[in-house]
Amino acid sequence: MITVSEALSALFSLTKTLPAETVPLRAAAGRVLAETVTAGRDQPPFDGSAMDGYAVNGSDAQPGAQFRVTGESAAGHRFDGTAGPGEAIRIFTGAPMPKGTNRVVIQEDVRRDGNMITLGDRLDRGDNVRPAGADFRRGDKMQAPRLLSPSDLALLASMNIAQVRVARRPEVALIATGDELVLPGETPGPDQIIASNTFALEALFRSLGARTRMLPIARDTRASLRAAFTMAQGADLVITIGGASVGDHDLVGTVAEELGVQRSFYKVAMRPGKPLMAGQMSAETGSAMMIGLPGNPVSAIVCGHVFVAPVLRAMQGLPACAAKLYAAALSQPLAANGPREHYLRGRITPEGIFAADRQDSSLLSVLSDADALILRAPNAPAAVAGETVHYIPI
Ligand SMILES: Nc1nc2c(c(=O)[nH]1)N[C@H]1C(S)=C(S)[C@@H](COP(=O)(O)OP(=O)(O)OC[C@H]3O[C@@H](n4cnc5c(N)ncnc54)[C@H](O)[C@@H]3O)O[C@H]1N2
Ligand code: MOO
Repeated sequence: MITVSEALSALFSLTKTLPAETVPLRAAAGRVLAETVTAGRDQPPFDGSAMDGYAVNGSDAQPGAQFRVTGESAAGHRFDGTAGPGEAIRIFTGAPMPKGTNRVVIQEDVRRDGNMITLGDRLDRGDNVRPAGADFRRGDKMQAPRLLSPSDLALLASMNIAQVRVARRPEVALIATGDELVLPGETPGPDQIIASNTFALEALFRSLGARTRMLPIARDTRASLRAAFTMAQGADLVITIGGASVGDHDLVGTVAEELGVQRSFYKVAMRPGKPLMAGQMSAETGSAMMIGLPGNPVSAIVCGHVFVAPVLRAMQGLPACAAKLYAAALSQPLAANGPREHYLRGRITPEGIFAADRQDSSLLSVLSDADALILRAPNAPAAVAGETVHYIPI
């Protein structure tokens, strides 16, 4: 069995970066910027007021000083003249600073009487001016690759970028396998259960920028699995779920090989997720990358986070690296770990992080309650409360 990090390296060496496409800015959230963007303007483009008040020459702004108001500068409508000595310009937030002024006295600090203003006794010290280019300057860059956040979209909009080059969305085909499975809404037979983990995986992959195709459930026969692989053609990544272990009806590996899949690895020293497999489909069946996830619902979903998510990021041009780890102190002790790297379902609280009591890989109720996968290295000794552990948020 290989380690989790060996499995990830093997997956990354099967991963092909997808080409770029142009999308309107509004469609770019959650996509990966493929080409560096350069600002064509300064923001703000002028020295502007940060407050509503009166623009004056700062050296004249003494407590009790008086000014005559000779004009107005509003956002979108600058005052074209110049403020002379003893003159103030009424100004509003976002408006360009008039010539002859470099400070805004907020209106709360001013008494106005007709066209005259008198400054109060205690003036706030700031100049309340946002200098031109304070946010960014013409020529500043947003570097690719970068996963575009909602805030990034606002920054790009402010740079006057209407469309961006992003990596094409990975196309992922999902194949659930097993005679025991029916879809939610159907009536299961006495020996049947409802296919569940594909719904989590599909949602996870979509949140990572993928397009998904949920194929009909493949039955535990060679013919049905072959038909499913055929339907997956055109996808960049084919994900099978179940049928990965050593039972007589676990046919995924066999059929994949019959179809010419070049196996990269099978079995990883982790819990849950041991019977993970991966390979490369043949040119005749579409050349997609294939990842075979274990069927146990929690195993499949944990492998989605630990392996498929980093692959989808790398396909879109982000650095090929494992899921980001965070650190937290344990609020409850942990038992010693066995020989496989363990991804314990846990919860983060203000008092620290703790692992759920029940860790069987069939328990979706426990996974649904969890917001973290706590990592335990192979053979890690028991850990006491207060010790720091690493986790992947889920
Ligand atoms: N003798 C051994 N038996 C098993 C081993 C082993 O090493 N030796 N490994 C165990 C581990 S670990 C896992 S994980 C499972 C994985 O087995 P498969 O990938 O072959 O999965 P299945 O047998 O098809 O299903 C396992 C379990 O999960 C349910 N399942 C499957 N697909 C779905 C789905 N889409 N939605 C909901 N539930 C699903 C299925 O009904 C089974 O209960 O093997 C162990 N056995
Ligand atoms: O690896 Mo299995 O995924 O332990 O349940």
